[in-house]
Amino acid sequence: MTESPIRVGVLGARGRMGATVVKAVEGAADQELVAALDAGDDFAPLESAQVVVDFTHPDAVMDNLRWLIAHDLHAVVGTTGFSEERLTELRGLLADKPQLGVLIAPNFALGAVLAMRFAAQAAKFYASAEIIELHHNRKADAPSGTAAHTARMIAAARAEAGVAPGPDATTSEVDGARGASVEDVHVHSVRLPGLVAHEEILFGGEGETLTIRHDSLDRTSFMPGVLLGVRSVVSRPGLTVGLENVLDL
Ligand SMILES: NC(=O)C1=CN([C@@H]2O[C@H](COP(=O)(O)OP(=O)(O)OC[C@H]3O[C@@H](n4cnc5c(N)ncnc54)[C@H](OP(=O)(O)O)[C@@H]3O)[C@@H](O)[C@H]2O)C=CC1
Ligand SMILES: O=C(O)C1=N[C@H](C(=O)O)C[C@H](O)C1
Repeated sequence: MTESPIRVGVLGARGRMGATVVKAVEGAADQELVAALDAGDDFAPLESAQVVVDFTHPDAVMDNLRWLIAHDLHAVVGTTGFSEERLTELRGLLADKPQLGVLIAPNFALGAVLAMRFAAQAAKFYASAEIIELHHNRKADAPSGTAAHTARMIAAARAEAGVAPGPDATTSEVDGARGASVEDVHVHSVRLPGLVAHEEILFGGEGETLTIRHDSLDRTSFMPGVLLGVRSVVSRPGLTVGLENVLDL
């Protein structure tokens, strides 16, 4: 017996990512696009969906998720801006809806997920690590969600291995010259037209460096991960953060 396609709604459908997701869902045999909405639209058409994909704005995503959870809709979220406080609120909302799943992925590109995993593996061998993330100049947030997530993974790996951040002799600096500090990992953000989404994770040790680099050259790079997220979230109750959990890395 053939299964019915998963009914999908898209929020942020007129944006760079949302428009690409609309095309990807339309091209997926196991999914059916039932709503493609953007800022200012009435959310009522989303009620016929099973899963809603959100690529909107860090300032909008929490209100969207509150609405989706209240209406018993699974969510796949690419929008950035998730603090620990936001995640705690979502866990609380989901506790009352034990059948519902929310998947938040700072990056849906396979190579970016692998790069983060490789960085976490390397972290215990190199006390010194810095991240450079490079994006198009229409991006609202800095540092990128991916860079923040990578920094947190490095910090967690360091803590687990009992490795302290490496020495840094900087005592005098122009504001921002050493980047932002995310859990003791320096993160440098570059914004230029022409770029899409790129990340370098640099490690330094005695007489050597290790650089892990990922480049998204086109937004189609995120689509296999988004479609996989839609397929998996319906049978993954609770909050999942990071596509690595779905890929079972
Ligand atoms: N996880 C991942 O793999 C990826 C994540 N991202 C993230 O996705 C987000 C969107 O990126 P991008 O597509 O480039 O941004 P865009 O600005 O191109 O698109 C966002 C769209 O969402 C709309 N929007 C804003 N608020 C709402 C709302 N409340 N409800 C519905 N739609 C709304 C915007 O409308 P308007 O312009 O009128 O405000 C806009 O059309 C960012 O946080 C980005 O970092 C991006 C790429 C990959
Ligand atoms: O805004 C973007 O473009 C991207 N945002 C995400 C992030 O902040 O990490 C994912 C990817 O880097 C593209």
